[in-house]
Amino acid sequence: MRRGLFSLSDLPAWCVLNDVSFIDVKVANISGKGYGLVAEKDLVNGDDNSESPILLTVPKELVLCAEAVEEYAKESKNFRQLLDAAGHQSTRCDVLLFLLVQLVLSSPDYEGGQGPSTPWTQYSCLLPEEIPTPTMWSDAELSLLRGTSLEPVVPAKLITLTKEFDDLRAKVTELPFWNELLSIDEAITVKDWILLDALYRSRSLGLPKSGESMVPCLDLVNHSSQDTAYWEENDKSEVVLPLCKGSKVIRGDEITIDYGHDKSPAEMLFNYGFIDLESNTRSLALPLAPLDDDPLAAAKLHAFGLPPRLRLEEDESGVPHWTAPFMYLMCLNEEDGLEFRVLQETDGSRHLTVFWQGADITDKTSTIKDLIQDHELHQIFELRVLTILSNIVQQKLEELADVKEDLLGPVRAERRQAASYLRSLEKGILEKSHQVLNEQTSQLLQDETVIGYLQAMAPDGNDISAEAADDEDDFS
Ligand SMILES: C[S@@+](CC[C@H](N)C(=O)[O-])C[C@H]1O[C@@H](n2cnc3c(N)ncnc32)[C@H](O)[C@@H]1O
Repeated sequence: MRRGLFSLSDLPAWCVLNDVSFIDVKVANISGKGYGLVAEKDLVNGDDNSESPILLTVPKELVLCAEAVEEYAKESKNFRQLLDAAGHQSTRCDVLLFLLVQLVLSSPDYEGGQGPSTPWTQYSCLLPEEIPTPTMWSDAELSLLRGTSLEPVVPAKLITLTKEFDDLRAKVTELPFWNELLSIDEAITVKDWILLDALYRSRSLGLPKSGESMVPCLDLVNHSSQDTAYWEENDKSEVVLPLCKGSKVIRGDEITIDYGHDKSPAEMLFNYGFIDLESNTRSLALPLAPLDDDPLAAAKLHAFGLPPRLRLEEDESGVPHWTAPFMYLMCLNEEDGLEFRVLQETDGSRHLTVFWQGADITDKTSTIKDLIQDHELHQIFELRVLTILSNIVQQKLEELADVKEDLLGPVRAERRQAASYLRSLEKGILEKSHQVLNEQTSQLLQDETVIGYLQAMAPDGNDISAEAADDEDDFS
């Protein structure tokens, strides 16, 4: 379906009609970033926040959040039917359905009769058609991510998006207008759904009062870790953009906000389609899976509840630290004192419960590291964790080293640059982490409790500490 037209020159009139105020700033094209906000005069805020000029005000009625979607469903029968058939799963999904309707209502191919338009009908046409998030990369561009932490993430996301779109098509077969668009004419395809998802991911934010939301015009502000402005909801629930404390902006300079200083480079690339080269955040996350031969694998995953991950992060001095709460669950077994029991309630429902040394820790599985600290063998548990972690990191480094550049087609220069930056940054973090993990393992192997335990476990007469240092896998 063709997109409607709404250009930057139409924005001032739209703002007047919808009570949006840009104050001493304007929207302009910013090289390499799409649209952005630029100061129309020199702007200053003191270190004591004395001036605190507001650069943008967006009324509450324009904020696209769960409540706004519900309000629109009251006004539009067509949208109500779509929402009831395919929505009510998450705010994200409902907002995507709302945006889908706006794309239809604003299209020159739309013949009318499907409910009222909204300020978002026009505004949605200003949003980019091409977003640099990897879910919109070509196959050749995706091959650039081989070996990085995003390699498995992007195909998994694309599978989820395709499934969501197939489900949507299946759920609207009874709604003739939508069935025709999605299944008979195929005027809307999975590509549109992928675009809507990318728009939502790169432009939504969590407002304290309205929750997960998209805010028109605020979503035209680009990111910088040297941000000069920030957003907030004021007491009238308007969304405003004040200048940061102590900020000075010269006329013509871009106004920026911080999209999240603790987001890893991979998260930035995945959510927004670029990596901030000036950011100091050096971290990466890898998925974890239980050990292949673990009979408790399924129970452990169920009890943990979240997708297990290993997070590696360098601190300000460049020293890597790791967090992987699932690793402790992964490395403990029944003989250590870990137990799973199925509890039957009086109403017949059944729950999986987890016990450590006889105590119920069902709600504390993510803090099991702390719970095992007092155990006489906690250094042995720690050694198992370090050994497995070290293997995971080493395997990831080998995968990175094995990557060969056999490009399947043309790639855009900025995407190649972003992927190559991600790869070298993640390689650096993995190498440093591997070294630190090995040092921590060596230290543990010199611990008296560990040596005593290993000797007790060893076949008669073997020098177990030397063997242990040679063959760390034995402890896992
Ligand atoms: C919330 S929108 C900002 C407005 C956007 N530039 C536009 O044209 O509509 C976020 C998107 O802007 C771009 N962007 C924001 N900050 C950027 C930066 N520092 N470098 C490169 N692109 C940036 C990315 O494409 C990102 O997905």
